[in-house]
Amino acid sequence: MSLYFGTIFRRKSFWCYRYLFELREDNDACKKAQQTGAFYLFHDLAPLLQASGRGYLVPRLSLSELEGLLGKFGQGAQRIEESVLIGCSDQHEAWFALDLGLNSSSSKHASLPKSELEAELKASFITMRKALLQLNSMDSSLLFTAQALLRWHDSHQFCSKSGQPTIKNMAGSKRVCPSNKIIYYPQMAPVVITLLSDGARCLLARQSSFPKGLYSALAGFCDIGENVEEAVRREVAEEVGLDVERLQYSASQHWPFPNSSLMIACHATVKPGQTEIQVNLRELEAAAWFSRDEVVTALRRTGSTLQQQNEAFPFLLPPKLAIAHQLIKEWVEQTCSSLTA
Ligand SMILES: NC(=O)C1=CN([C@@H]2O[C@H](COP(=O)(O)OP(=O)(O)OC[C@H]3O[C@@H](n4cnc5c(N)ncnc54)[C@H](OP(=O)(O)O)[C@@H]3O)[C@@H](O)[C@H]2O)C=CC1
Ligand SMILES: [Mg+2]
Repeated sequence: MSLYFGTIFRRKSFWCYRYLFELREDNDACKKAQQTGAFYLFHDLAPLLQASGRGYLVPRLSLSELEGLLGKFGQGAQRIEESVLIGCSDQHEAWFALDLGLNSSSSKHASLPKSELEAELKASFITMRKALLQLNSMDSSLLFTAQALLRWHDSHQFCSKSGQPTIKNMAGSKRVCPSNKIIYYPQMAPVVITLLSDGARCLLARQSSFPKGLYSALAGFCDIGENVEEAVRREVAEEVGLDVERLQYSASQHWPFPNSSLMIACHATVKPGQTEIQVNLRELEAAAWFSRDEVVTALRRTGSTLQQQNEAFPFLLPPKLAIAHQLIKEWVEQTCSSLTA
């Protein structure tokens, strides 16, 4: 078993994209790639991680190590066919993810005992929410992708038209209904996330489900038929009763919670003189304008490890891996440069 120190995910090269395309299209090539590939393990959608100092390392198994592990638990190599392709290195080492703990009604394979697996692998299956505060951005991108794909396969085992079991291709990039040939592809829900500013302050909000004291940018699922601009205007109006004036796209992020979302992050401004917030209490617990100084203080306290809220620091910001954090940081930098310009 080998461990990676945060270098597994970076911008892919042209060759890497082409190689992944081939593996998705060609079941035989994908099966062959497993022989020299690396496998990331999950148990009921929780990734296998190994504690190291204050963080985590991500263990990977070779095909022979995985076969040996499955053998110890009385399972054959057939189980490996449930794995999904999640990426590759520039040297064409293909990376796969396999969940040994899912217990689907249609699965041919039983869930393996978590604690016994952990003892055998000398590592732990940690929930993604917990791991989020510890992982670096490279590892988290790969594990987010893996978890999203594994979850999608687990919940799309049957054709919604014929009711028949669907069949996964080797890479796991689609499932097909054998009776009517309908092809199902993994899906993401588009979500807009907006940092609203009145020039001097930014608007942050919290839901009752957030950790105590945590405030974030306004977010919401796009309605069917909407474009990004319409979704931003609607969400801002629905949640805080304000009109968006200017809108600027910033960046995007794949986010695994609650299922699989494509977060589309924007900066927006309100119309001058129209800053009175009307919180929609069916959606939010609270929303308020925060000054640059308040945000800068809160940003300084946002580490990659768990934050503690206390009286001196009345509010907390999302962790560094969340795109909300990047939006807030960008706003601070922009207001700083406009102050010094
Ligand atoms: N990465 C980041 O930085 C951040 C990510 N987020 C993510 O953004 C997502 C959206 O934010 P949120 O404010 O909750 O969204 P919304 O404001 O859209 O409110 C959520 C509600 O929308 C309804 N809804 C509509 N479409 C969907 C769908 N496709 N999936 C689930 N619910 C849907 C549900 O209502 P009902 O149950 O009544 O049907 C749900 O409770 C969250 O899941 C959160 O994880 C949020 C902030 C920061
Ligand atoms: Mg919302």
